[in-house]
Amino acid sequence: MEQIKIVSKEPQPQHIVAEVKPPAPRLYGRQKGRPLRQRQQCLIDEALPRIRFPLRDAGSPASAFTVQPKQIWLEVGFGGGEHVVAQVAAYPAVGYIASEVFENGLCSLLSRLFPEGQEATAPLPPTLRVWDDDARLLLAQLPEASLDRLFLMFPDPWPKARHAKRRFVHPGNLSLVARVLKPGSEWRVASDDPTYQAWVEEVMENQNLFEIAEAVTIRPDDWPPTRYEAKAIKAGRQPFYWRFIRR
Ligand SMILES: C[S@@+](CC[C@H](N)C(=O)[O-])C[C@H]1O[C@@H](n2cnc3c(N)ncnc32)[C@H](O)[C@@H]1O
Repeated sequence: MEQIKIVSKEPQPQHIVAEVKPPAPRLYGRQKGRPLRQRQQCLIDEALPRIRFPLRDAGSPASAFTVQPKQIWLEVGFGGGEHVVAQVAAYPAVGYIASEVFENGLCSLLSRLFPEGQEATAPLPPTLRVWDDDARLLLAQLPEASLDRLFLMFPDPWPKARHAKRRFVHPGNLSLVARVLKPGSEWRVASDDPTYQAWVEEVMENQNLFEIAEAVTIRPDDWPPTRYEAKAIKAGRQPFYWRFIRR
């Protein structure tokens, strides 16, 4: 198996081990938005460290959960967290790793998990852990064939051609994703951006790690809605939904 080497000069978040370096280029935009309110800051300071997926468990991801999961799923860029919360509620036997780099997105998910009036020290959901960093750093650390499903819901489209290398669905990222997915497992991708849609089609038609199992314009019933999807539909854009199966 080819070794994945990710190197950049960016400073290291403290919970990343020294030999894991953030990849270049960055796939994401801003990490911080409007200043946090007191409650949000409390969630970041007190709840996030408790629910954070510990990098020490990357080699054996099932150990990160308080119950032994039957499967492990990972979501890249959960935004407001509505898809995470719906999936975790619907599939209690699945260990779910939810990743997001944007602080306001993290706060949004944490606020759903620890609503106002509930202490940030309240018991954790046993099957949910949060990776608050670039999902690719974790993907590079997980064992081969350790995930049963991956979600990429409405990724940042980076529509300008000169930014194409920042798109998550990219020939350069496919082996990173394929390595951690079990044969026969599913990678779900949704996008409302016409440039990204055409790009996904092109990238996925020109690879042999995944089979294109489904490409539809009506969201399948077991795909919970997301905030970006709602915005896209309201703005008159037509989302596409793909299921790719790891060969
Ligand atoms: C357009 S938003 C979509 C959010 C959500 N999935 C939805 O459908 O509402 C894309 C999100 O992906 C996050 N993101 C982008 N690259 C990422 C990465 N490499 N690792 C983790 N999160 C990432 C961004 O911060 C952003 O919140």
